[in-house]
Amino acid sequence: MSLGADERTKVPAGPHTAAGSDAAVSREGTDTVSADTVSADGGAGVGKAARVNGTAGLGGQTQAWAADAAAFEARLRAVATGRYHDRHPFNVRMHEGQLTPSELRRWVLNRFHYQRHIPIKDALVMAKFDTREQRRTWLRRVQDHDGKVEGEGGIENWLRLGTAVGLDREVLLSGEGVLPGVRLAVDGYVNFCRHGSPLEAVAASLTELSAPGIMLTRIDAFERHYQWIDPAGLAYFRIREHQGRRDSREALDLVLSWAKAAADQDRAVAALSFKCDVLWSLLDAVAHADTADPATRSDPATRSDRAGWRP
Ligand SMILES: O=C(O)c1cc(C(=O)O)c2c(n1)C(=O)C(=O)c1cc(C(=O)O)[nH]c1-2
Repeated sequence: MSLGADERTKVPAGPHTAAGSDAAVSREGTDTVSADTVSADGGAGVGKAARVNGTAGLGGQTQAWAADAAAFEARLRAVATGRYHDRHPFNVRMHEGQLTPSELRRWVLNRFHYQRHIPIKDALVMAKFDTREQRRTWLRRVQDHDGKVEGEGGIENWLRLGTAVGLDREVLLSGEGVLPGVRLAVDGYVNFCRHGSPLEAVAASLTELSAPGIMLTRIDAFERHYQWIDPAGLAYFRIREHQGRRDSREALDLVLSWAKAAADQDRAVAALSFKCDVLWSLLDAVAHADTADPATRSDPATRSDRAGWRP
């Protein structure tokens, strides 16, 4: 059973909080933005003085901005923590060692669908940036997943995780057995970044503020409870722990520097909230597959029909 949005949302209400109306706000966010390349302010249309009320002198202004940035960062962190998918019942069961081999295989297969779309998403985000520096950092993300040469990178490591849990590499690459709800969740994230502003696309990646923690929890859980899995298969998580820390720091710096106006801060929080929903929905689909359509019920390791992967 899933927690309702209210139960898993412990977001302190700010003066312009989007908490509690995240779905509506995130829709507003995608509707009002352009997919075009935008200026270095992230398309946020930032009015720097907009949030400074009656503060005399530059020192006072600087202090007010710093306080505002700290409050904004706290809002982002509250969403990234309070609504993160480590609280999802499927992840809780995984971490407690309760998943069957069949359930773990189903998770690995469906999460691979997410993994293979991350560099596609990042290429779309990169195309929105108009400075070399920003594109360079984002290009590194694409390379982290795709590898610079054949046989390297995060997608390759995820395929090795698949092999370690008993999945056929070819089955993973074919996309066979990916659940409809997982396809929708992943499409939702890619399209959000395709059509959103740079600010929204980068803010959505800030779930990664919580990713290093879940990587460590997962490594510990796998080593402790799922010893039938070759520990070499956990390389993806070990590498991602460091990459996620670095990537989320970079993304946070961009979002803090772009979103100075209240409306932009609200959009960033809504984008992050939407991304939490993406991760949550993906796990909902995986968790409930046993009771879903018979076509998706069986263990992907033993399925023989081939649905084919649709990008
Ligand atoms: O296993 C996880 O729990 C998890 C979560 C997230 C996340 O929080 O978005 C990412 C990843 N893994 C991951 O491996 C990854 O490459 C990644 C990229 C992104 C992103 O939004 O750009 N999130 C995540």
